[in-house]
Amino acid sequence: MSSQIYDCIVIGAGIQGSCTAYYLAKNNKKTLLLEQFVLPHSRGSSHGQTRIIRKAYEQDFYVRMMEECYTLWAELEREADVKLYRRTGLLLLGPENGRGFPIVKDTLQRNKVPIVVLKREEFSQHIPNFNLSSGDGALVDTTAGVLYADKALVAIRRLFKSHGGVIKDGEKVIGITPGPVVTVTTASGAYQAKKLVITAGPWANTLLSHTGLELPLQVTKLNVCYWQEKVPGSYDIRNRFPCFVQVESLESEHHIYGLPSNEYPGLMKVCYHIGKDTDPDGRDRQTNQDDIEILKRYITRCMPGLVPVPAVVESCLYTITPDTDFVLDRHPTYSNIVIGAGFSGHGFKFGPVIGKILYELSTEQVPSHDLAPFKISRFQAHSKSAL
Ligand SMILES: Cc1cc2nc3c(=O)[nH]c(=O)nc-3n(C[C@H](O)[C@H](O)[C@H](O)COP(=O)(O)OP(=O)(O)OC[C@H]3O[C@@H](n4cnc5c(N)ncnc54)[C@H](O)[C@@H]3O)c2cc1C
Ligand SMILES: O=C(O)[C@@H]1CCCC=N1
Repeated sequence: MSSQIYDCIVIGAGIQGSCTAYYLAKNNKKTLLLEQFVLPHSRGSSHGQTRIIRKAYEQDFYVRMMEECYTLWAELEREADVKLYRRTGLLLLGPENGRGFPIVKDTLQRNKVPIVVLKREEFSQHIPNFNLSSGDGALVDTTAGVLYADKALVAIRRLFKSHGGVIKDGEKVIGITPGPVVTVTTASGAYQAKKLVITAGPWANTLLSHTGLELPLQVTKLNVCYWQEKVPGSYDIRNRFPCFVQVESLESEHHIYGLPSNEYPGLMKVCYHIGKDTDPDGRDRQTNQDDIEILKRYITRCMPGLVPVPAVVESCLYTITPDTDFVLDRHPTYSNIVIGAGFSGHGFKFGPVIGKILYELSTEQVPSHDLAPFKISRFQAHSKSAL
């Protein structure tokens, strides 16, 4: 056992753990970040080159968190001297009389987020190569854009180390012994800290089982699909093609979303928000492609400038709560253990604000946002405590 007692150990170096560790170290806390895989890796939820950043949400609390988060991303860009965000706007599409589109529109307007509402007759002039479905409304959240995810992870971990933080990768945590000083065991050793933050993504419940807690989390595998432009440049970021989210469609009641051609030349990323249940360690055995069939039909109908067969298919994991809101809370039994989990396929953009909140929780400060929507107690009927 190492004789050093850290102020805090963070388990999991995805976007949430890396951001939490960064804010701890920046605020002079002796911090150890443990990661089971050798970094960088592509086995969790944070890998890949791009993610959407947007304020377009149904709930005011997410809009308020994003207001601060844009500032935090800009501070990170400055400190790391790396460009992590590119503004593209986000095209939001959905039935005018549906469940999702009017709510997001109202929320954006109520929160005075700058948007442009596109009339049907002017739609194709602004958004070429896209068919607006009959009955659908369209608006652009002009604050939205693309985050360079892999670059962000590298930059944040580098900043963490520059503030004195220690990363040990390739060290899987196999035991947690709670107490006023928590002991965390890996195959290579044991470490102690006054505080522990668990940000283990799809493995959250495996880690929490060492503390007698189980959260209602569902892990799913998503096919990340890239589609070839028929005419090069038609959906290109350099030609100002936006990100998009289709909230309901003829093909599905669930989101279909896309990012302009950028990371792979001539390929636009278009994905379906619903995957199939998986075991995070057995994901390669889960080969369901129902999502790809839905995407093929949508692309044929709405994006005729793309070849409706995916040119590249990668994979990624979601960890979903029953209400798709995050878990940001202290452990119900051990108040020096803080949990960030269940980011439900939309957590990357919030990385810096979540890192700041988990840092605040683990240093007993008043959190800078209302955490009522993220409390473990909301799952009372679901979560199992063996204690
Ligand atoms: C296809 C796809 C598209 C997405 N698109 C968007 C988007 O456009 N915008 C957006 O905001 N969000 C998006 N998301 C969601 C976002 O990427 C996730 O919410 C976010 O990455 C979750 O981060 P995390 O740190 O919680 O999990 P992870 O990145 O999985 O990190 C958890 C880490 O913990 C480590 N770990 C687990 N167990 C142990 C252990 N025992 N010991 C040590 N380490 C351990 C894991 O190896 C992993 O590195 C998308 C997700 C996917 C999959
Ligand atoms: O979080 C995001 O912006 C993306 C797009 C919508 C569905 C989930 N992830």
